[in-house]
Amino acid sequence: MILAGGRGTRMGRVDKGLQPFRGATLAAHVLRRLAPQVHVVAINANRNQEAYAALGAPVLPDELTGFEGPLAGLQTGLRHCATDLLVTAPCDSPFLPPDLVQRLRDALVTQQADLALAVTMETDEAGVAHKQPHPVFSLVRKSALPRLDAYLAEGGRRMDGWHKSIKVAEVLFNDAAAFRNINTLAELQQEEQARDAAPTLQDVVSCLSGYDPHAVPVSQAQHIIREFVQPVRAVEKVALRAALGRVLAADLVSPISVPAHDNSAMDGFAFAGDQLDGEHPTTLQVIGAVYAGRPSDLRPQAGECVRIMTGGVMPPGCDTVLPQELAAGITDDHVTIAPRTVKTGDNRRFKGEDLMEGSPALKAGKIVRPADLGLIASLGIAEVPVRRKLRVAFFSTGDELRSIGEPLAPGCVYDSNRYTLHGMLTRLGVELVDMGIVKDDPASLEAALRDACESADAVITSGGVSVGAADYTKQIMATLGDVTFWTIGMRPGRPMAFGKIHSNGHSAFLFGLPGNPVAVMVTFYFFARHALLRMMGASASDDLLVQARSFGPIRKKPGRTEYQRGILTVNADGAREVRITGSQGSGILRSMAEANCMVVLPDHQGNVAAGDLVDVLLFEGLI
Ligand SMILES: Nc1nc2c(c(=O)[nH]1)N[C@H]1C(S)=C(S)[C@@H](COP(=O)(O)OP(=O)(O)OC[C@H]3O[C@@H](n4cnc5c(N)ncnc54)[C@H](O)[C@@H]3O)O[C@H]1N2
Ligand code: MOO
Ligand SMILES: [Mg+2]
Repeated sequence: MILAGGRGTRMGRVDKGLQPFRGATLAAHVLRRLAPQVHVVAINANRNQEAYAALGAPVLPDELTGFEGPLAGLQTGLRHCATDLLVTAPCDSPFLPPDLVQRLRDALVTQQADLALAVTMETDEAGVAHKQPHPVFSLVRKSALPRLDAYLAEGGRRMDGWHKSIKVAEVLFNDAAAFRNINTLAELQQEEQARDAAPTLQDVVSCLSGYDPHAVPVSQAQHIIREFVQPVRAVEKVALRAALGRVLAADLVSPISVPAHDNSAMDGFAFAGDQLDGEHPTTLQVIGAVYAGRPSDLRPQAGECVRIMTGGVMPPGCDTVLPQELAAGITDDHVTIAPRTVKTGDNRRFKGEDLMEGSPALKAGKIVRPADLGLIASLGIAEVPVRRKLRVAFFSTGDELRSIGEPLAPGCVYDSNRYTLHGMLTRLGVELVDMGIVKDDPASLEAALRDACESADAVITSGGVSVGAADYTKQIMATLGDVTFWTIGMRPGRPMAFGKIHSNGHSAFLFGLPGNPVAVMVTFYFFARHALLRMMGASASDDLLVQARSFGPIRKKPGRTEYQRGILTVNADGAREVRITGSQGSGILRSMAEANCMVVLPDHQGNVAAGDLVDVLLFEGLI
């Protein structure tokens, strides 16, 4: 049941659910997200009931009159509910999770609870994380109705008050943004404008001279994709360790200097360097010892020094450290330094030499790597703002495809593309929506594309983008949005669809990759990967090509980019050498599995002779 019975106080008393949003109303968006998850949807509304009924769902007004709040709506819902379980969602939450009901139900059943509700982790302004319950997103057993009736009869109106009288299971959802509700008209406008600001494909290609979709150079296709896709905006705070692989959503400014004081880089003796003599030994009196992490008030004067440990704070006046093994002589209370053993300033680490207070330690857009975790920890920061995870839906198309476990009928092949895509997407760190195999039939393709579009930020398909008689994918894609079909000047991976599709007020970027298994991987690595990284909010980075000598000759036609699968080794002389892995057919996945790199032969390049230098992109590090 969609809860639309409120007064809409924060929206100026308008009927929230009926506010226009992305080509429909807010309630219509909620309905579209909820309907596939349940048997039947009803709407709880106390005004404008006809307008709600037009959405095609029964409308139930509160039993209690006088806008008594969400519990009154729940009571009505449970009274009319023909199933054992009732789920509720508010009418102003158009982004609710597509697996809301499934996950609530799993928890309700396993914990034998009366009610399961969604919670997310959120961070307050002071940076402290807390659990945020979303009680209006809950799944309740019909059997809890008598207890709700009793609570309301006693005058109770609060969700949390009622929850005390029943068994509640909490379900943690990672995507806090999915529970976002639109409270004010200004927020509503913002959401709409953000969408309107996006360029069309026509906008992007009109800036290019000589653009021809039937002959697109690789660099041009990469450019168009980069200009067209947009990063997700939602941000969430995660605990430091959980930030690994995520994209920083804001610059991290160092709240402290690291190190916080000048300190010693060596175990030895600290003193003022101006006492050193280039000709004669210097003997200093040792007035005490300084240990790392233990403050001292020692202040050596002329002729004095302190024994100091690595990391120990340099006492005032000291700027030089003699490592103890370099001392010319050490007695109980004196150290002698031979001429020219150390210079002034040696072995001193400066305050802030790693990071200075107030300076950005890490930039927004950085993908957090192990060193960054350590760096952030060194600043004492426990939580990190990151972009929300990108959701990517993917499926394979083709009547000839069979899934593992099915018998292989004559003329059929097992679907391998979904597995390579699963691997690449998992390593990229996105949320996956694996939609299986879809037949080459227009109705199934349309349903799958719409479903994918409604549940993800990006959709990746494989197959059906060439010119075959059963390649309906293209026709359907074209009807669902702003999609272009390219013949790219490359091998493998010539045909590819790219654009943005829309369905029921949702939109998603679309990558229609060619069906051949090697072409899928190559187009993913050289087009989809960059685009998805940009959508994740990551700063652009170039592919790091290295040069290697080609072991043998390679045949290559100028005028297109060729990606040959190679094995890069270091030969006996220590030089990098690359060999091509046998047949380079774009259906031969073995050539990818054997390879550890791709030899990238650019457009202008002709045949390669044995011993020529070629560019190589290593798979390791690519994802
Ligand atoms: N007349 C022309 N024919 C073809 C052209 C062309 O320019 N003119 N381009 C060729 C190139 S290059 C490619 S790549 C393919 C692309 O074809 P589609 O994207 O339409 O893909 P399909 O026809 O559906 O499949 C191609 C091939 O790959 C196998 N396949 C597909 N999906 C999977 C999967 N998930 N797992 C394993 N194997 C898969 C499929 O069985 C076909 O053998 O078009 C050329 N033809
Ligand atoms: O994309 Mo195709 O051969 O170039 O596989
Ligand atoms: Mg085809």
